[in-house]
Amino acid sequence: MTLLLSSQKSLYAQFVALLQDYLAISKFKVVAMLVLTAWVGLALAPDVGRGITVQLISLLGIGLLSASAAVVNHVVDSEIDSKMARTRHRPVAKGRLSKQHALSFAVVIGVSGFIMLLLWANTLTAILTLFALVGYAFVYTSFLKRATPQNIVIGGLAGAMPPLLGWVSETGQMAAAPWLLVMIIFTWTPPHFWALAIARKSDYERAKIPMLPVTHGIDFSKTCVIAYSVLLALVCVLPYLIAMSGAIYLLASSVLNGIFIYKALKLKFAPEEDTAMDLFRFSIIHLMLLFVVLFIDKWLFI
Ligand code: HEM
Ligand SMILES: CC(C)=CCC/C(C)=C/CC/C(C)=C/COP(=O)(O)OP(=O)(O)O
Repeated sequence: MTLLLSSQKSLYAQFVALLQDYLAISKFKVVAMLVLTAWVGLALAPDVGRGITVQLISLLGIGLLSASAAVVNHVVDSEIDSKMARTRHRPVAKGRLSKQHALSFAVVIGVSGFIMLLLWANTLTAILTLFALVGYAFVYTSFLKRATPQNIVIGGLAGAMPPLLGWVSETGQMAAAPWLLVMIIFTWTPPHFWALAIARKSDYERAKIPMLPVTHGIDFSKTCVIAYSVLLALVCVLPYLIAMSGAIYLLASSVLNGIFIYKALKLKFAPEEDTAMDLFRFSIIHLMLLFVVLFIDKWLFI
């Protein structure tokens, strides 16, 4: 009896460990944030009377294609990942999951997501989301990441697409307004990533990846972080200027961007041991709150 219970327990533990590995290769937390930004894009689009179920399936489709791209990233980057302290315990890099298993998983969730978008959103959303997948999984991961320190500036467009994808899933058409939300994430990505790359420079050096702090030094990278933080603050005013968002959004985004710029300045002029990682962590809270406020401003205060 004890033997049966303990073997059931170990089976359960194995199942949980496997689930954790599949969630890890899907970059679950990043995908959750991407889906949040897609949801806000969807919520800010003109109301065309689609039901909540169809909207949720559209978001699920975007999430599944994003996760599929993340899995391909884990497969393509497994050799690089195994050289970096931050990533060497990842399931594919460590060999706990084979590349074949991971790729089959990517194909299953990718095809499912694409079909969901075709059937419950529209062809334009399905195609644009596929472009974003190719942009991240192949253009950024297989090529740009190893080729140029501007890798994440150009590659960042793929991760910035979800608000547009959410909007188009509602309307079936492109519009100028969601591009402003894309621009916000596009401008946010470099300081988000370079803060981490500054803290993890030796990792990227060891893996021979030409991230900005490796090729141009930490001091220049910190200047770029400040420049993009200021640009981000300016871009964040645009939704207010075109009356897409109101005063609540303007106030909250100004506070968030003020803190962002303060932390970027601190990183350059008065750094402490944890300042770069502190900015990286804050960038995630910043983007999450910014998009939550975009939603609140639209639905509670207009
Ligand atoms: C090319 C663009 C981007 C690059 C290079 C990048 C890079 C990174 C890296 C290296 C990490 C650390 C992952 C780890 O701890 O193992 C990270 C974490 C994170 N990123 Fe980004 N990122 C990008 C775009 C985005 C976008 C567009 C979003 C969401 C809209 C996002 C949201 C997050 C979140 C939520 C985390 C924390 C994940 C966790 O705690 O597990 N990132 N990013
Ligand atoms: C369909 C769609 C919207 C696709 C976008 C998918 C996606 C997961 C974008 C996030 C970008 C990201 C986490 C980049 C880090 O990659 P990295 O290889 O530089 O970081 P790592 O070293 O942590 O793997």
